Amino acid sequence: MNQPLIAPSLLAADFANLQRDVEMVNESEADYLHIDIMDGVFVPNISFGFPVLEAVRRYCRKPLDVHLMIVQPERYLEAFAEAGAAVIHVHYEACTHLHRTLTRIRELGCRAGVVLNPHTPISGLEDVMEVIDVVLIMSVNPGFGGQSFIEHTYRKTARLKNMLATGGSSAMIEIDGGVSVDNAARLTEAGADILVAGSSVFKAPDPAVAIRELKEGRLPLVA
Ligand SMILES: O=C(CO)[C@H](O)[C@H](O)COP(=O)(O)O
Ligand SMILES: [Fe+2]
Repeated sequence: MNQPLIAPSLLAADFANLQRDVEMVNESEADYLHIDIMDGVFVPNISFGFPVLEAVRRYCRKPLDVHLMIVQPERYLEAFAEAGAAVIHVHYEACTHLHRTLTRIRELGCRAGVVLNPHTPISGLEDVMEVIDVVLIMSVNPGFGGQSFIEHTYRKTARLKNMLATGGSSAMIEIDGGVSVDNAARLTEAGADILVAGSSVFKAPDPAVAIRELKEGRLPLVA
């Protein structure tokens, strides 16, 4: 089994110590820094916007994996590319012209990610596969960190892996929400390539160790 790439989610960082937490990510075995942008319309929460993203970018040496939980994300693609996003994820549910939006993300020099809410079937991606670099499966309902992992994600991941292989797509599979050492190994086994982890990293006694354990798929100790 390949080791997954790990994307700690800034949403769970200490916002009064952002530079310290970004430095921790720099020094760790993390592969990306995941950035959650919430607009209070697409999701019932507001996170942060460009000033914070630009400040983080100044210190962060990992590629930025930007998750847009906003309506009409096509209006802001240039701005997020300019702000340093390596990957831009747009929600399937927020895009009227998904093919056009994903194509535009690639034209801007970023990797194109599409996000599926827990209720959204994978079948809607069949006709846009050729313009997708990453499919991000939400394993919680988007809008908040620290929620419980939804169990159907294992089956959904395995089905998506199969659909991508059948369609000849090399898109990666990313999982976001409630990821911890309790489910990391099983998600990787099901076909996940990238794991986003907020609370299980930043609330851990040693976040860098938590990142390593997610990567290694260490099974939780049974009490
Ligand atoms: O997109 C998100 C929420 O909408 C976050 O990336 C996700 O919730 C990560 O936080 P945690 O690991 O604490 O669940
Ligand atoms: Fe996210």
